[in-house]
Amino acid sequence: MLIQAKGISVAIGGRTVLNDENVRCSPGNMTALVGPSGCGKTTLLHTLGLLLPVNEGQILIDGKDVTNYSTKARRKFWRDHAAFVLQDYGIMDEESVAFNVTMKSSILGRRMKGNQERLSQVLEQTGLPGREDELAGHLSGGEKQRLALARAIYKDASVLFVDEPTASLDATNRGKVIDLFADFAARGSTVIVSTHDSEMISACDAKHEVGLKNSTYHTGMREKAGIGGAI
Ligand SMILES: Nc1ncnc2c1ncn2[C@@H]1O[C@H](COP(=O)(O)OP(=O)(O)OP(=O)(O)O)[C@@H](O)[C@H]1O
Repeated sequence: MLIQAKGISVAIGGRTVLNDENVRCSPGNMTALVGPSGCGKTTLLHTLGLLLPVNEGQILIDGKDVTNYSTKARRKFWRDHAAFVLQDYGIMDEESVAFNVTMKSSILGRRMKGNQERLSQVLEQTGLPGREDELAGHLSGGEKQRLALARAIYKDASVLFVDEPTASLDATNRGKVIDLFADFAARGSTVIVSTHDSEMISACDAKHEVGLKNSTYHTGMREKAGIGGAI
């Protein structure tokens, strides 16, 4: 899905956080939202994910203006097309790792209704192999972050909204997570990442400097032949 912001302004608590922001996040690409602390990366990510309203401008999905989508329509977008890995991770501490990934319960030891094979695969990919039955509340901060990534990957959504995905990870897991997102984009999803991590940024196809005009560039290790400069 193509996700675009056109001339959006967002004010929070009476203060303008985003002003006339323009960005285009294409399917099959991983787009980094970058800039100094407080420039509005998280705010832009939330706005593109229809979690926050805009004061001016438009949000478009595949060219359709969704700026004034009803709550019901936004919920449908989140349920059917989007996955989020946000800063609070959204982990349910009282539930198992398996439930947090698949959102399907196991009843008194019966087999899970979710896809077991896929569950094992994503836990392996996110460095949590064999941890299905553990209580999520017992995981460390970095493990919870990887659990949130596992959930997003399990869902196989068309659009992935990710806030600082490598913040609590060690070098090995960081490399793994970056590769996972790159694979996700390579399979055709739209991946939008707010990040300060230079390794993550250089793995992205496009980089958007939040708060600066005309500042989306194709970039990085995955740069495709023939694409370069501002878009
Ligand atoms: N709920 C809120 N209430 C008040 N101000 C807010 C709120 N959310 C964000 N802001 C303000 O909006 C500005 C941008 O915040 P945002 O979190 O989008 O920045 P960021 O670029 O993601 O920062 P960082 O890199 O530090 O995570 C900040 O000055 C912040 O204080």
